[in-house]
Amino acid sequence: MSSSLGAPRMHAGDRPIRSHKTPPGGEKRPKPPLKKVLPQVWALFRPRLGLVVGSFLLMIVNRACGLVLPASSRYLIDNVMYHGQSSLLPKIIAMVAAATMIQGITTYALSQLLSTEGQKLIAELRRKVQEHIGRLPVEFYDRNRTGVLVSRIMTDVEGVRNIIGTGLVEFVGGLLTASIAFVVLIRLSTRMTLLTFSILLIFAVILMRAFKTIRPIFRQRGAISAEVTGRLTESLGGVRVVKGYHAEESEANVFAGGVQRLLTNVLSSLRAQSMMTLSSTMVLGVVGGLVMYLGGREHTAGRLTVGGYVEYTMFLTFMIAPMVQLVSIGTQLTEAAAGLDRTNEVLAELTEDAGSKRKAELGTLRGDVRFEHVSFEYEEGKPVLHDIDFVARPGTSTALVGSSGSGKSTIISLVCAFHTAQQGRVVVDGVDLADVKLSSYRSQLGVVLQETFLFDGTVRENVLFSRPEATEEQWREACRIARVDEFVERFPEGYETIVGERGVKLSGGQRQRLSIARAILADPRILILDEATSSLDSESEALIQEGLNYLMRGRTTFVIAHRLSTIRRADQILVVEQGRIRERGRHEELLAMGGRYYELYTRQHGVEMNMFLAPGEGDKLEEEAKA
Ligand SMILES: Nc1ncnc2c1ncn2[C@@H]1O[C@H](COP(=O)(O)OP(=O)(O)OP(=O)(O)O)[C@@H](O)[C@H]1O
Repeated sequence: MSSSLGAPRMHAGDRPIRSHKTPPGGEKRPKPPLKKVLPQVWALFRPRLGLVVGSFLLMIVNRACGLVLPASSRYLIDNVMYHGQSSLLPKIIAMVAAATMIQGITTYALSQLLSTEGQKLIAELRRKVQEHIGRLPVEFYDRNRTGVLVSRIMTDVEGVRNIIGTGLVEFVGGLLTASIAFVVLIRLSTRMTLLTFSILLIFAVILMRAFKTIRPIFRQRGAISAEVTGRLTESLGGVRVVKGYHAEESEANVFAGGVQRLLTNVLSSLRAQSMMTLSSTMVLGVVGGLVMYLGGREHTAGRLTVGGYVEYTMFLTFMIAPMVQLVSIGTQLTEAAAGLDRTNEVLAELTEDAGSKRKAELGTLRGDVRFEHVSFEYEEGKPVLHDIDFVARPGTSTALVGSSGSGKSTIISLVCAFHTAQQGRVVVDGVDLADVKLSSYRSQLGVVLQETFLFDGTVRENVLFSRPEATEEQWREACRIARVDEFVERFPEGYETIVGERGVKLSGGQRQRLSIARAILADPRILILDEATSSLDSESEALIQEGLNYLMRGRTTFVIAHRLSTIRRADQILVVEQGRIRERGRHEELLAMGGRYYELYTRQHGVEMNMFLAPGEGDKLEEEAKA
């Protein structure tokens, strides 16, 4: 039995969110078409239209004020300095001061309004994507790696900051400033402007090409980073296995490989970025020289005043700066659009409850579970279950036994409605599980797995996980029944003790008791038990059995059984082999049949070796044998 039901068997992580849409991790992603992205961007804008329009107005004021300084320089030089109109000076200074102040205030207001909104949106999208991913079917998790999902939730949404945040407004602002500057420049000197402008245009084309090279590098960086982080999380989480197999070195090599790929990626983008800086410096030099040359000649010819020349150079910088900015913001915007597209791709995945079919609300269950000729396959053409047909009556226990890979966990996954059968039906209290609203069903389901899943929180939080609204009395009672109180009270901080990630600070038996307390608190109608294969000492074993006995009472229980005591107590045992039920009945009946069950039971002969034996059970059996 797998440690977690329905957990991925293969390393499916390298496969995509949607196989037909998204290529694997490091590969280049196709750019989403504009036709597709525009409605998505519009959907972001629509609810905050007022804010966006207001910001644009603010931005126009902001940019207009920014142009007062260069525009006033001509009057300062020509009128005040050359022609001694000193009465103009205070007016010029007052205008520049006022404009600068308004510019400062509007810049502040803009960044406050937009950056705040951008960050709020990121938070909102993260919540939305996480919640959505949480509601996706188990197959989705089988298909996608944890690291990739984490980056979907945390990184992909970051880009929207550039759309709603300052990015788009800056983009339009830059466009506006550059256009105004261009008009002023043409008015000052058409010849000079057309010449410099053509050089700048060539430069802009080069820049755009450079960004085109860099863009996929950035995109790849996200994918590589997700992969490396994913693997790192796995190897840190599995540190005991890593150390147990002395695999520190090979893990270090895997990580070093990932880091190297990241480095290569960063270096290649750095190179391109440096080339861009180099070429922009050179272009600025050429344009500067050209303007000096032409300006000098225009002045000598009497077509340009000194003030006009200074104004010209100032406006020129006002045109060049936004042009460079435009190209880089343009890249950010396409990045953001690609991220938004990926986010929407996840949000478009159908949740488990989606579709019109899952409508049936279940009331409190009696717990009658029937498999009616169920066949199932994970992958097309590779059937795993064939014609499974059985009834589990309310309050009874069904033990599943059989060799590894025979299909026991898959049967349990179908009971949990993690998957839906391709043929036949799984019927609970007369309702086909395929039609059931999952929340109304799963809330009545309890699972106790051999690998207990504990959060890095306190003991109390971990017990309350199954029913957060339970009263103190209720959870304490559950802990008492499951004998959690016995060991917790020995901890100095009692129930407030942090159990550590995956509960490593607790022993295996303690973890199991905690997980039983959790299930007792949940009070499920249907209980799934995956018995631990590992042996505990007989004292812990006895305590756990006691808890389980309480837990199973009155509930329909499915247990992937490894303990003889559970199997003997079961109301029915299903012997599963190669996806079919080979034998069924109670322990004595099956033994008497002398078939597969008998074989499994006696295969290892020596009572101590028996595969169904838990500590202490061997003695009982030997006594029976003697009798
Ligand atoms: N998510 C999955 N995708 C594809 N195949 C799967 C998946 N999970 C299980 N299988 C396959 O289905 C078959 C039955 O597996 P299952 O986990 O149900 O067996 P099991 O009886 O519980 O085995 P074990 O006792 O070893 O856990 C196996 O051949 C397994 O490889």
